[in-house]
Order: sequence, then structure tokens, then C-alpha cells
Amino acid sequence: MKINVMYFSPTGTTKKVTDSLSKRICKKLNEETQVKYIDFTPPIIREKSIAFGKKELLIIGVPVYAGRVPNILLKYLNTLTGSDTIAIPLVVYGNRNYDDALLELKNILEANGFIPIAAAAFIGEHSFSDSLAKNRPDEKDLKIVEQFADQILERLYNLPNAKKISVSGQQPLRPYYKPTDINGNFFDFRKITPKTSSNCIDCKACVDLCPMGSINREDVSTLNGICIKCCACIKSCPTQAKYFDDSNYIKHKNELETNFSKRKEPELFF
Ligand SMILES: Cc1cc2nc3c(=O)[nH]c(=O)nc-3n(C[C@H](O)[C@H](O)[C@H](O)COP(=O)(O)O)c2cc1C
Repeated sequence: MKINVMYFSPTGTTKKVTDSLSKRICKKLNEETQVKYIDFTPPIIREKSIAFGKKELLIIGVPVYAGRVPNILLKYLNTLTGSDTIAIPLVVYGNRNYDDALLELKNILEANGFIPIAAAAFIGEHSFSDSLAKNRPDEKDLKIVEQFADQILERLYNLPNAKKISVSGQQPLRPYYKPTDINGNFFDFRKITPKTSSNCIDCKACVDLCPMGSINREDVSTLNGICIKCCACIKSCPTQAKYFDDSNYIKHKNELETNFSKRKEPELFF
């Protein structure tokens, strides 16, 4: 069996989960197992569709944005096609909720020729915060990732008996989760963009990491495309020069940190 491990991971937590899951699965399978890693965070990777065969396994992880699969990925995810290919959908969320994201990812895979035999929601440090779900996935989470890998292997050995899985979420899928502004009205923070302080040393790390390719190389304080608020530029900046100062964004971040501080645990579905 060939194993394909795919992830979109602007701040690295989804990658941590998919990496550790695939490492454990490969360790337990024989050495001839082929593994292919496809990091579809860079925009150029999302320009090419991929067709997977029957004897392949697809492990695919995305972060949860607004309770759903990040909408900028929908077009690309629908270009991935399976041929009754076994799949493991994973979502990683920042300790608020994953709402309908896992169900949405599972639906997309099923509609495109994949057979999900297991699925999971893990927790990762929140993109907006350095205190909410801080340093997760942590050791305890990664132990659960290993148990999940072992349970997947059991199912792989028992494939003829594999049954359709169901995951948490509502059908029809609920609308994207919307935060409220300082007056309590729903607000749309698509227009908010990061600022750049005088700490910037022009190292271009943000340019190379932006999953939308939206930061100008010539002037890294300006954008040439949309900002999805993934915070890759903020969390990867070696001099902490990137930040958001929008008052509604800061209110939302503070609310998340206050209201969702209670530790959530991973959920596995078979
Ligand atoms: C635009 C945006 C929306 C988010 N929405 C949610 C959400 O609805 N629920 C939640 O718990 N976390 C949410 N998060 C947090 C991420 O799901 C979480 O931090 C994840 O671990 C980030 O994955 P990454 O490190 O692979 O980028 C959101 C993050 C971003 C950037």
C-alpha cells in the first residue's frame, strides 16, 4: 500500500498531527511501504489536481476555520479524486469547536471517490493566540494520535469488514461561525489585514510562508492578494513584527481566550 499524507498547515499544528500519525503507521507497517508527503499550504501546490488509486491510503488534515473547512481550500480539495481510495480525514481546531468541519471534509472525500474508514478532530494552539491551547498538540495529544494510528492499522487489516463511519456535525452544514463586534453585531473580518512594525528586518520569511502568496516581496508591509488571517506571518516572524491591531479582532481573540480556556480532548471516529 502506498500512503499519501496531505496537510494544509499555516502555523504547523495540523502538520504535527499528520506527521505523527503517519510516522506511527509507517513504523508498524513493513519497510517497503511508500510514503508521499504533500504539503498543500503553499499556493503553487494547490494548482495541480491529484488522482489516487485503489491501493493507496490518503491521510489528510486541515485546520478548522470558522467551524468549517477553510473555504479557500474547497476548490482544491474537490480536485482530489479517489478510486475507492481509503482515506483518513483529520481536522485540527483551536479549542473553541470544530462544529461541522470534520463532517464537511468527510463529505468532500466521499463525493470524490474516497472511503473514509476513520476520522478525528485534534486540538492545536489557536492561530490567533499564544495562550489558547498553548503548545498543543502536546505529549498527551500525540499519545492519542499513536493510539489512533494503531486503531487505523487494525481496520486496514480488516478492510472487507470496514463499515461507513459517521462523525460529529450537522447536516445540512451550519453557516460559518461569525464573531461579534464591540457592539455585539456579527462582523465579517475578511477585510482585516496584518500590520508590520519597525522591528521588521525584511527577512522575507512571511513572504515565503503566506499560504495565499499575498505578501509583496519588494515591500513586505503591503499585500497583493487576500489575507485569510491564518497568522502564519505573525507566528513565524523572527522579530514579532507582524500583528493585527483591529479592535474587533482583538475583542474576538480576548473572548476566545476567556471563554474557551477549558481543555478539550481529541475525538476519534470509526
Ligand atoms: C481564520 C481562522 C478561523 C478559525 N476558526 C476556528 C474555529 O472555528 N474553531 C476553533 O476551535 N479554532 C479555530 N481556529 C484555530 C485553528 O483551527 C487552530 O489554531 C489550528 O490548530 C491551526 O492549524 P495550523 O497550525 O495547521 O495552521 C481558526 C483559525 C483561523 C486562522
